[in-house]
Amino acid sequence: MNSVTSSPILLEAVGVEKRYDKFAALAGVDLKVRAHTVHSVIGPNGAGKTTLFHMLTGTKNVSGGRIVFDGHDVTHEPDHRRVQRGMARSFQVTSLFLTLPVRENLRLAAQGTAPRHALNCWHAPLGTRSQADVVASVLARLGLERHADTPVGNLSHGQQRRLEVGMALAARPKAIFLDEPTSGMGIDDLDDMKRLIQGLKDEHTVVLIEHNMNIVMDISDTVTVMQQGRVLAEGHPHAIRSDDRVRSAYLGNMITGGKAAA
Ligand SMILES: Nc1ncnc2c1ncn2[C@@H]1O[C@H](COP(=O)(O)OP(=O)(O)OP(=O)(O)O)[C@@H](O)[C@H]1O
Repeated sequence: MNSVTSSPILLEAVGVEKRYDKFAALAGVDLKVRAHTVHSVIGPNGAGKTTLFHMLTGTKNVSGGRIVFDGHDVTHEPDHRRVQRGMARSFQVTSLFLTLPVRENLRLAAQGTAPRHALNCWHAPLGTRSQADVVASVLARLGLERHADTPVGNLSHGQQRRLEVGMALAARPKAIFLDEPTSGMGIDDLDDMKRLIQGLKDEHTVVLIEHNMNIVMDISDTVTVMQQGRVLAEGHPHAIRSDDRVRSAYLGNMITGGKAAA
């Protein structure tokens, strides 16, 4: 048994549905996310990936089904309660204070006073010492130590995208949800983001929505493919890459990232 199949399930969705009037954005989704893995959710536009994230993190209510996180049924818990249980979702640049230094942004996130619901306002405040420790370790993870005192507005786009991940990390989550962390990134920044995400597995579990198939295939332990509100296929990247159903869902070679299938 490899480490992926042997690690415990941290997050499970059972028959999750989301209806908007008669339209089923999610038509009964089952998902098992194992601890300390990178689990990617992919699928064509409109497949239901973002809706599934909303259900898992509690930003919208389910119409049916069940969600269990870390042994607790969280289906009807509000998002802030799920944050308290150890879920963190990374939001885009809007959650950063552009005029404040990187360190200060992370300090506010660690303290739970940063803006918007991305951050953990319900955690007991950390002591100053351990807050500084959290900030230091997140800075190191992000590879932004040299920029700790730089105002966030002066960072490159790629550095800002990494910091968004760091803001979620500062809440010390068990699971981190990343929605297209590489969107709009130049090729030079992609490797840094890939390394960052892969490195998170030691302490966290990563649930990832990502359109860049090369990245998905490189860094995922498990890939769930969605289509029209359902799970079309799930498995190891190699198996997904050569799955005929997945290929036809993507109408061509997009799934292989332009490379021949393994
Ligand atoms: N508030 C809403 N009311 C009605 N339909 C909605 C609503 N939100 C999403 N949908 C529909 O649900 C389906 C799934 O949308 P969702 O955003 O989850 O897809 P996605 O896989 O994340 O797509 P993309 O890759 O384009 O972001 C789409 O058909 C979308 O139009």
